[in-house]
Formats: sequence, structure tokens, C-alpha cells
Amino acid sequence: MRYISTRGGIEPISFKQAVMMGLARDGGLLLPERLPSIDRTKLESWRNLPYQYLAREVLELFIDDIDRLDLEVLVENSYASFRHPQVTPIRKVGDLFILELFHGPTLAFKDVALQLLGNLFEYQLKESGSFMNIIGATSGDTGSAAIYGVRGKKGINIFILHPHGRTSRIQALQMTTVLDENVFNIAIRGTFDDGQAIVKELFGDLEFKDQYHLGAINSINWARVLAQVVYYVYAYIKLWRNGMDSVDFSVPTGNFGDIFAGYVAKHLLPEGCINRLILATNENDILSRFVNQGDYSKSTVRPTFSPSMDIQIASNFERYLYYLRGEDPEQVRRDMETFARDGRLDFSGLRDQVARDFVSRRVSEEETIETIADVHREHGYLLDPHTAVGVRAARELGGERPVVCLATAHPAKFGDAVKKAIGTEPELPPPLADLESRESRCEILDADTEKVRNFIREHALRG
Ligand SMILES: Cc1ncc(COP(=O)(O)O)c(C=O)c1O
Ligand SMILES: N[C@@H](CCOP(=O)(O)O)C(=O)O
Repeated sequence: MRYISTRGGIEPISFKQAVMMGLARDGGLLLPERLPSIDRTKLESWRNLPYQYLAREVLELFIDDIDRLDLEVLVENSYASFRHPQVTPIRKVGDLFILELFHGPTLAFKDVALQLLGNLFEYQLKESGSFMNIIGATSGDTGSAAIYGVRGKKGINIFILHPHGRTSRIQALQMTTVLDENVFNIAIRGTFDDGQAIVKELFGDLEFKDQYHLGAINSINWARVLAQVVYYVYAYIKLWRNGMDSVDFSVPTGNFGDIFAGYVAKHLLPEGCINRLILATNENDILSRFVNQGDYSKSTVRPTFSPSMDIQIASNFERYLYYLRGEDPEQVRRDMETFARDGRLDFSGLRDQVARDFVSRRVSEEETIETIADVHREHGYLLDPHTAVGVRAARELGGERPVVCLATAHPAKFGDAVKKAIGTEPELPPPLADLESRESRCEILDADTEKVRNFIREHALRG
């Protein structure tokens, strides 16, 4: 399998090269040159596979330059740190199925991909004897999952930008209390969008990128999206084994990475297995406006109870755009230039096509809190506010088919929102219990690319 850029400006590369390249060198995002799909016989052969074996089967459809046994070990090691034997178990809560993605080391779905990505980096650096400096931006969850994926690993330094004062307190502490020598936290005075823009700018400076061997842990990195495809297939197979042939997924969405993984999974499984992808946003609703009105226009980022989704410029939208534009990289490049210049794109003429891929609902702050309270009262199950956004959208838009709601984080990470909904903060599980008492370290900088670049220069690994 070869990988190409959404903007058409690079020669096709292998999976391992794609992992190391992160952002494509022409500023686009990497995609497999064709999206693989499986037939029903293959699906039948996956019927009883445990998560790790299924993961290897799915990954192998996209990876042909890592030895099968090596891949098996990489996958085994990546999920050994999960607290649940099924890695991503499903629970029935009322009429809905909740796919719990928060059993990894940092209690958010990001661990599913970032444990694997950390191991992929280490594997490749061992082969090459080289080093890398990772730069990433986070709205709260990706950062700690990435840090836990690479803390203490030889030949890797990691620099994570988070928006100062805009994550939950627990999220910030999960990052800043990791004191390994290779971990650098930078709180920027700005939003996640500012951080992501700085990261993309630094990757776009090819001299800097090459000199410091920059690596990407954001969903800019194709391996991130790929690892997330697995749990859609796993969840589908579980429901199918219980007689459900066709299901919907509801996905709380910010940077469009998770739901794009769903789009790839829908294509991978036989026709009809995944019926609808429900794209749920909080009040930062650019993606809902895109699906419902064809209006992809940026507005200011509002702080919400689901802070990890306080995003306006959804990076992976460009990956979907590539397909929406009939795999025409020139058109994608023009669109991205227009968006960078005007802050808006008009897709009203493509609404029917978009509606075949997604349905969408914007969930307000009140609805988020109300949903946490309702589900807790009705079923004794506690949702985190991001998951609540997806559950609310599923309740509003769910049809005749079973709906799987992606539970993207553990509620204990967002005590304030939970307290507002049910009157008390959830108990902190062991990985979070003593965070407040730990020493923490963090640099605070303006959201300024030069300041971040200088900080990285000072602390980066060099050849
Ligand atoms: C807890 C949580 N839920 C949902 C999302 C949305 O996922 P995505 O950015 O892949 O759309 C994020 C991050 O953005 C998150 O951290
Ligand atoms: N919600 C994310 C935002 C970063 O997005 P990613 O798609 O690059 O992981 C976070 O928690 O940081």
C-alpha cells in the first residue's frame, strides 16, 4: 500500500515513511492511495477474533512494509497497558450501545492510537539508529496520551502545546506532572486552533523539519486515524454476532479524526454494515453547519463543557474533502487556499453528497449537562461531557437501527461538568487519584511560532 497527499505534491510513499513524515511535505495530509474493503467471507473469518488479532488483520490491509510478526508484537505491546481485556468493550445503556474507549493509560480514546504510534516510532528509530523531536498540539487529551506513548523512550523528545487555562484541570495535570527528561509541556496563550496552526507551520518549514527530524502525534499522522478504524470494526462485529446486521455510529467530533476513521471503516466493511455516521458537535459547530447547511465557515472558539472539542479548524476535514472532491488534489489545494484566505468555503451545492456520508447535530451546553444527568438518573451510567454530546445527538437522530455511541473519555477527567449535572464530582480512578499532589513542570508562551520554535531549538535532540 502506498500513501499519497491530499494536495498531490509528493511521490507515493510507504506506510513507514508516512508515519515518519507526519504532515505531507506539500502541506497536505497523507491517505492510502486506495481505501481497502473486505468481503463477507473475510468478515466471517474475523468473527471471533480478540481485539489485538483483529487489529493486526485490519492494520495489515494498510501496511505492507512491517513484518507480520513484528506487527503482532507492536500491537500486543500497545494494548497490554489497557485496563480492560477487551480493550474497547461495549455496554448497553438503555437503547444505546456505548463503546468505551477510555480504558487506556490516560483514560481517553486517544490512547488507542497513541500507544501504537509511540511503539511504531520506537521500532523505526531502532531500525534507523536515528532520533526525533515530536511536536504536537492538544485541546487536552491527545497531549497526555502522546506523552504516555513516548515518555522515557530513547531517541525521542516530545513538545506538546496546550491552550493555557482552556483544558480541564485534570487534563493539564496529566500532562504537566510527567517529569521525564524527554517531555516538554508548553501552555500557549491561545486556543487549540492556534497551537495546531503553529505545529503545521513548523512542519511546513522543511529545513527546520529535516534538521530536527520532526515527528507528528496529532491525527495529522495517518497511523493515528488507522488505529482508530479498528474499534469501529470490532464494535460492528460484536453487534453483528448478536444479530444486528447494520448499525449507526454516533461520534463526538472536534478535529474530525475519529469520525474520519469511521468513514474509512464504513468503506472497509461490506456495504450496509455501517449505516449512518452521526457527527455530533458541541457549540463549536463548524462541522454541523457544514453537514446541515453546506457552510464551512470559521467563527471564534467558545469554551464549553467539552473542552477537547473546542475546535473550529478541523484538520482531518481535508481528508474527507479529498473524497468529496472526487479525489482531485488540485481542487483540494485550491479549497484549502481559499479557506486560509477567507475563513469560509461554501458546499451548499454538495449537500446531497455529504448527506450520504453523515448526519449531524449541534448539542448545546444545556443539552450536554441535561444528557449527563438524564442518563445517570435513568441508567446509573455516568457519561463524560464529550460522550454526552454524542449520546444526545444519537437520541435525537437515531433511527431504526442500533446506535453505537463512542465514549471518548472517562467522566473523572471532567469533574466540573459532571458536578453540574449530578451534583457531585466523580471519584478519581487510580491513574488520576494523586495528580494534584504531584510536582508539575510547564513553560507558558505566547501563541507565537517563533517563540515556540526557539524553545524547541533550545531543548531538541540533535544528530
Ligand atoms: C474526549 C474527546 N472526545 C472527542 C474528541 C473529538 O475527536 P476528533 O478530534 O477526532 O474529532 C476529542 C478530541 O478532539 C476528545 O478529546
Ligand atoms: N481533542 C484533541 C484535539 C487534537 O486532535 P487530534 O485529532 O490531533 O488528536 C485533543 O484532545 O488534543
